Amino acid sequence: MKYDYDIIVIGGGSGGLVVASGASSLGARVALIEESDMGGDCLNTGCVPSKSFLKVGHTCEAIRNSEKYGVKSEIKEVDINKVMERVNSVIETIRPKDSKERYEKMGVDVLKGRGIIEDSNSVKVGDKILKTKNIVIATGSSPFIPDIKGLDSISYFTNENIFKIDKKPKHLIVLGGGPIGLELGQGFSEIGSKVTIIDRNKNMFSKDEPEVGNLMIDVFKNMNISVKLNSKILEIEKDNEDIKVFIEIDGKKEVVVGDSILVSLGRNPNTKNIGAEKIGLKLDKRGSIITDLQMKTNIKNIYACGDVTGPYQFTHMASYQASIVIKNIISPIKSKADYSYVPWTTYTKPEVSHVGMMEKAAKEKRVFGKSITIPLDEADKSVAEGDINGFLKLILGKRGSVLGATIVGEKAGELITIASIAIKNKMKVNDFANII
Ligand SMILES: Cc1cc2nc3c(=O)[nH]c(=O)nc-3n(C[C@H](O)[C@H](O)[C@H](O)COP(=O)(O)OP(=O)(O)OC[C@H]3O[C@@H](n4cnc5c(N)ncnc54)[C@H](O)[C@@H]3O)c2cc1C
Ligand SMILES: NC(=O)c1ccc[n+]([C@@H]2O[C@H](COP(=O)([O-])OP(=O)(O)OC[C@H]3O[C@@H](n4cnc5c(N)ncnc54)[C@H](O)[C@@H]3O)[C@@H](O)[C@H]2O)c1
Repeated sequence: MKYDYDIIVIGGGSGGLVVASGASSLGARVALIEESDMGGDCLNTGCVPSKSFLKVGHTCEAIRNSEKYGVKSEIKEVDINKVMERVNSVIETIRPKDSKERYEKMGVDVLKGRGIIEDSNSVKVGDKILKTKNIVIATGSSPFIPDIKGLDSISYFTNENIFKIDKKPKHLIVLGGGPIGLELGQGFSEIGSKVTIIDRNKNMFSKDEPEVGNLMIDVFKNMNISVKLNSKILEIEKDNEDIKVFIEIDGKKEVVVGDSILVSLGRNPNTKNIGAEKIGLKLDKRGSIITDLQMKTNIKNIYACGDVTGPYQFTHMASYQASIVIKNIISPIKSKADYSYVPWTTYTKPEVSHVGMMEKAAKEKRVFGKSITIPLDEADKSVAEGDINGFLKLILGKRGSVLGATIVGEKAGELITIASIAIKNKMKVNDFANII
């Protein structure tokens, strides 16, 4: 068969862009199909706007706390329009890096439209059908909107429209205390909104070590953020300007009244209307594409990477998986993804970062030696800077090798890299003692 392309990539977000640029630089003929803005969630509605927004919130908090350093200061006003203007100007500053023009200069054919797989060697875009040796699905994920009574009759925010907000919420009710809800909930509180976060889990930061949630409950409480854990969301009702969220905690009913709602209850993989059923693509029960460690689907020349594949929905994971896809399509030597040291950071203040095994998992796998916890108030530099809310927890194997690490504190997201390197290289904790 004569093919138009070696690879057609569907989706121009963090995963798809890496596949397209990497494969094209290695000489493959690549087409990239994107139906919306190039850059996907990370650039347009995810990491970039959320981190730009958090910078504002954390700055406000620093000003509010400045008196403890002997500096009297006052926030006169937070102009939400100016805040979002800056957030959006950051997106525009970065946009050229992910642009159609840049990718075309790299030799990638960038096609605007929805990519629909017709069969394992054909993708339809608009009225064209393109023939290809390989297909890479990198269609990402979208906010999961559950069937909560009354939710569909109110207007609410998700990550897709919150960065266009033109009025500071008086009381923002955040449904879901995962990374999106916690980061944005704290950010809005820092800029002066009252915030209530509602989650069904018993602890905050449920994917991290339990000590993290215990500490962060106090951090959020001290910021006057109301966190309602163990909560079942029953119903939502609009009453003039008020939005009422009826919840149940430990069998008791409560109502939270606010003026705005942010829905951050998880993500749906974008696998609807891409031709998955037609070609018999295997999906799990949440609709994520099932791949093996080579990022291959059940159809031998169709690969997938990024949020659409499920559990680790991070930009760095999308690009890591994309690099595995490129190697497996282009090189005769096959490469497998290794999920034993996936780092993640939630950019609250303090930041919460983790890599590798948790204590519970290490014990279950019978590889646990011991754990070491160092509170930040024992670190002189943290004391000097007044950032003592946090700790370092290391999980060590029976012979002292580093299996996992959790850091809560300033720049935890940067510091965790050291632990990632230690785990990847099977370093022992004593190896650190020998480094100047
Ligand atoms: C608010 C928020 C904050 C976040 N913060 C962080 C963070 O700090 N750090 C971090 O690592 N991760 C963060 N993430 C997660 C990160 O954004 C995602 O993991 C990452 O964007 C996934 O990349 P992807 O390529 O899989 O999907 P996406 O970036 O979603 O890209 C998929 C692309 O495919 C396109 N598409 C879908 N279907 C089709 C089709 N049929 N045809 C053509 N195009 C199609 C979409 O339009 C989209 O552009 C955040 C996410 C959110 C929502
Ligand atoms: N800093 C980062 O790296 C970062 C930041 C934001 C988002 N992300 C990525 O985006 C993904 C999605 O984030 P998210 O926060 O929307 O999803 P999530 O799945 O991580 O968290 C959703 C939260 O909502 C709660 N929940 C779900 N249904 C509920 C219900 N019916 N009632 C009460 N609570 C309910 C869950 O218990 C959970 O705590 C994250 O998992 C992460 O991979 C990463």
